[in-house]
Amino acid sequence: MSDSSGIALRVALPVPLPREFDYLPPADAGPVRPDWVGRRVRVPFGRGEQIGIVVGLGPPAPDGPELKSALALLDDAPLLGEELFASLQWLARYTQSPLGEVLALALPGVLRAGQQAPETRAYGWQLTPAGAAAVAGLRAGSRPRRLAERLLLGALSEDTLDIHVADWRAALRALAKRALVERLALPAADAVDEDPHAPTLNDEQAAALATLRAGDGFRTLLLEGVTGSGKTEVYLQAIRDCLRAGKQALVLVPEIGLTPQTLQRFRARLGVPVHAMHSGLADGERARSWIAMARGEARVLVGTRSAIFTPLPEAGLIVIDEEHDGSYKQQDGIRYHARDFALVRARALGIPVLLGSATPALESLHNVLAGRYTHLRLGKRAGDAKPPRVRVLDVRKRLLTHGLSQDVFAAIAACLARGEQALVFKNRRGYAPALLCHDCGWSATCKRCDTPMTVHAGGRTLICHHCGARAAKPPSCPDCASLSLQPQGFGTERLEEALATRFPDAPLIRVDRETTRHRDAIEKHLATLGDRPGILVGTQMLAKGHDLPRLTLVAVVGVDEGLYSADFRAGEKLAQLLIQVAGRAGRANLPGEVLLQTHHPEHPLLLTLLGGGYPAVAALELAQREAAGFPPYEHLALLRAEAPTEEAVQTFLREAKERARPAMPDAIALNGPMPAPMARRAGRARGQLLLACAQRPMLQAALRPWVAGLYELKSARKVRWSLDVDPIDLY
Ligand SMILES: Nc1ncnc2c1ncn2[C@@H]1O[C@H](COP(=O)(O)OP(=O)(O)OP(=O)(O)O)[C@@H](O)[C@H]1O
Ligand SMILES: [Zn+2]
Repeated sequence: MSDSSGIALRVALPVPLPREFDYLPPADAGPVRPDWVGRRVRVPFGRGEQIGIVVGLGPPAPDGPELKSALALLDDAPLLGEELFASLQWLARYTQSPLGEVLALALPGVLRAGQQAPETRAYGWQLTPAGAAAVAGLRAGSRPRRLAERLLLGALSEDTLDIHVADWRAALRALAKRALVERLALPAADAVDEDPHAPTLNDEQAAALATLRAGDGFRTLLLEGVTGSGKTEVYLQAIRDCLRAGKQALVLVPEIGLTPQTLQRFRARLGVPVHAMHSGLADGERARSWIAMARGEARVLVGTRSAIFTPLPEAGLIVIDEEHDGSYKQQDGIRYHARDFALVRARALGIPVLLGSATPALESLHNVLAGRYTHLRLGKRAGDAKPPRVRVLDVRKRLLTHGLSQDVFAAIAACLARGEQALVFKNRRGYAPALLCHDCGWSATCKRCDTPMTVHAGGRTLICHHCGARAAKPPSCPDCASLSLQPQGFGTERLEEALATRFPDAPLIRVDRETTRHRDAIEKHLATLGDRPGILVGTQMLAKGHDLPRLTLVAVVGVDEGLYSADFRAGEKLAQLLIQVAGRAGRANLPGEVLLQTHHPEHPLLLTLLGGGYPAVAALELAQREAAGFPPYEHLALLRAEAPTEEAVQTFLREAKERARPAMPDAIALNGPMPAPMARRAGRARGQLLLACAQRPMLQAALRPWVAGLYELKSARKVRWSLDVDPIDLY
């Protein structure tokens, strides 16, 4: 054997087994050193190979099986810093997940696949001597000429070119072909210039910033600011502080919030390169941002959920915008919550976390009440904008045309006549949510999901929104052969049709997953409207982020569906969505109006929202959660299982429950096994077992041995199962 020291490498592999694996060191890697921990190794596993991370060193188990040798050590330094490594170990324990899978989750794809860390230096362009001499000879007014003239003043980074020179790459290629320009590696940017565009902060913003500045070390601040109140300005100043102190800042934004517009704003205002991390980037780009942060070359990273796994060796601040947003929770695989994990990391790093929202999560407000978070408030809109006026339209017994009341049509007509823009909001894409036979009551359901199929394409196609199954609309009712098949209810597609009929001359833009598959497309789509008077129809894709100065009317037409949902978070989510959508109206100098069309004007949630705004809804909902034993008062863990047959699901969940008793204390309630709210999906039966406990540590302690035992159940092999600690919904 090649290694005489008798030390084995304990390796975490991305396999769904709750343990690590021992290997002998690779033959040619030299003597084992303590700082091998945190480096990647390639190892034989089963009939293939795996990339894993060394998580420990130690003597091999005395009477264990003979160990295989690792094939190669892939890094010459630990890839994960001490803090990130420790935080990820915490995450694996907390989510009851195999460490190897959690570590793999934290690594960008190319590193997970065993490739070398990519080049991360920032590049810029400058004129060659020949180029400087040739500028005057380039065709006047051409793009290459204009670019060359800018470069005459000095080299420009690619980031700066991105911001200031449209389509610079084509012009640059023209110059490069003639060897008039050359690329150069730039030193890491750290100088922070003054920000000429910074507005003078108003009193509330200044007070919020002062509170942040007054503190030291780990702390959590909840910045609750109404829409348009200038939260982002506070982030920008706080990040500048952080940069001036020579520290790195991480900014998390929701999945649909990371638009080119957002990045542009950060880039333009911070004066240093701003790195991005989101699912739309190529693997190599993500790895570059990750490594650049790990090396301290990058100072600011703006990213979605998974950006929370970025190394922060010189951490100064973590900002989480729209902290209540559901996209911060991963809903499959390792079910982590990026906001909660951010707090764990910030504590370990000794830095502040700034959570921002117009509609904070009830958990966060509860933490404020418990004295764990500092509460900062921005109560009014920044600049000259006024809050929109909200009007409830009681449509009981009123004439609805294609689901829209006459008052809504009238308000849109008036808005267009003023030369302004209107938004009709309905959180349901497609033409209609169901297809019904008017003669016998048959309705089109997905055979694999037992749920109604959504009507699309003007009524020609049926699509299941749960499994994606498609079918043509049957020519007649399959049960009674009647020809009276009718779409029931309204989706954005049908509303678009209705509005086009009523307002044939107004430009009309629909924004939902069908019209706008890619996040960048929203803005291109919106740009076609420009400043003209017109109408937008859309789902929640339109609820956030977009600043539309001419938008003065928002009509919400799908309120009722949210009012009677069984989900314990439905009230919170509906209030958040209504406030976000309403926040789109009247953001500039024009006054805005919001219409809520409903059959339930007396519903307590609507009355509370109108009377006292989001804080009143939050108080109401918190009281209900406490009474009903839901988070944040009780802590939950949800065991989900699915399989081709219901019997397999039930057997597994029953055995899982039997293992829980009597091992777990009585203070942990076990509910189930029960069918999932969607009992079948894509042809598979689904069930669940819900654990609830008022004390988080008690629940955590009980979960660990229990989950380890679940892996050993024979019935576990017949199902796909997962545990969701702190589920955000019970589906
Ligand atoms: N102190 C200020 N003086 C003048 N204008 C300001 C000030 N602060 C912010 N603004 C402007 O007000 C608008 C809203 O600000 P900002 O985008 O920061 O608000 P926000 O609370 O982050 O918005 P959202 O509701 O989208 O989360 C922006 O156009 C911004 O430039
Ligand atoms: Zn289906």
